[in-house]
Amino acid sequence: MSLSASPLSDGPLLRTREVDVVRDGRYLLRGISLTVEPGEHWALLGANGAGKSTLLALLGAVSHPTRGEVDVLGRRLGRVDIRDLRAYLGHVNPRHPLRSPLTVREVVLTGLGNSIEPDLQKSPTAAERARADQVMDTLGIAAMAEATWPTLSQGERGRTLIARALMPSPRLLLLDEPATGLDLTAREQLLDSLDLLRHQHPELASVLVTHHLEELPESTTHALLLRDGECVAAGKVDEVITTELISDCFAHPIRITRHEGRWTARAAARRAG
Ligand SMILES: Nc1ncnc2c1ncn2[C@@H]1O[C@H](COP(=O)(O)OP(=O)(O)OP(=O)(O)O)[C@@H](O)[C@H]1O
Repeated sequence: MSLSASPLSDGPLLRTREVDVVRDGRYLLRGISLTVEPGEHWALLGANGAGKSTLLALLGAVSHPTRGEVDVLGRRLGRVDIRDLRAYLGHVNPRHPLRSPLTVREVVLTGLGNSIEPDLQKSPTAAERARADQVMDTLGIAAMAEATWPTLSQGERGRTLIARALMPSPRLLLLDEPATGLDLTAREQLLDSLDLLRHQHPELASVLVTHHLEELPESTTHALLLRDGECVAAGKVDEVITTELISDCFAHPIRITRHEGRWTARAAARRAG
């Protein structure tokens, strides 16, 4: 299943207009408008509880807004069967509920049917196996294709899940804190893999949620900053990831630097001199 063969539109991959999410009388998101075009790689940044996962759930057609419009791959949420839509999205859930000891290759192949366990009625075709080899290679996990899930490190699991999400050739990849809990090497391998993936697939778009600027791949093109469910700023990455706007977003004085494409954030000195 490839989106290029699907009837879905050629317009923006994601568009939200004035979206509110209200739960128990409380605004989790308020007035969020966002458009994601092919080839754009968005970072969704904000402090704990800012609403990042709530927004990602809308973008991944997992939940509906209370007010406003959400178009995913050109289809309006509320007017389509969201299960159909989800089949075309690569949504990487770090809490993947796998219980059986599948190999990396088997986990990657479950991405074809977007299932957790393999479809025992149907063995993968040679083309599907070749596709699995290709995505494992991109994610740098080809050498561990026969390793079983319980033996994998958190970083290896993360890259396996991204490879799995890529099996149906999605046009949009949604990543919820993919570098959380990774050691330095594993994080750098993951970010390298994402940069390579974006380079190999220039039409792919992605939205990556994080609290940490150090976890942003160099290939990030845009950012949206959330604070208490509201958008502080959204747009091109160098206009949005600035000392002023990040300090506003995290409600704390933070100094941002960008070196060789990557970002670092430090609390700004409170004392002068
Ligand atoms: N179903 C719900 N009902 C009520 N409140 C909710 C619900 N889901 C999330 N919240 C609240 O909404 C706020 C935003 O949550 P969300 O998980 O989107 O934040 P986040 O930016 O992803 O946070 P974190 O960085 O801690 O993961 C939080 O205060 C959370 O407790």
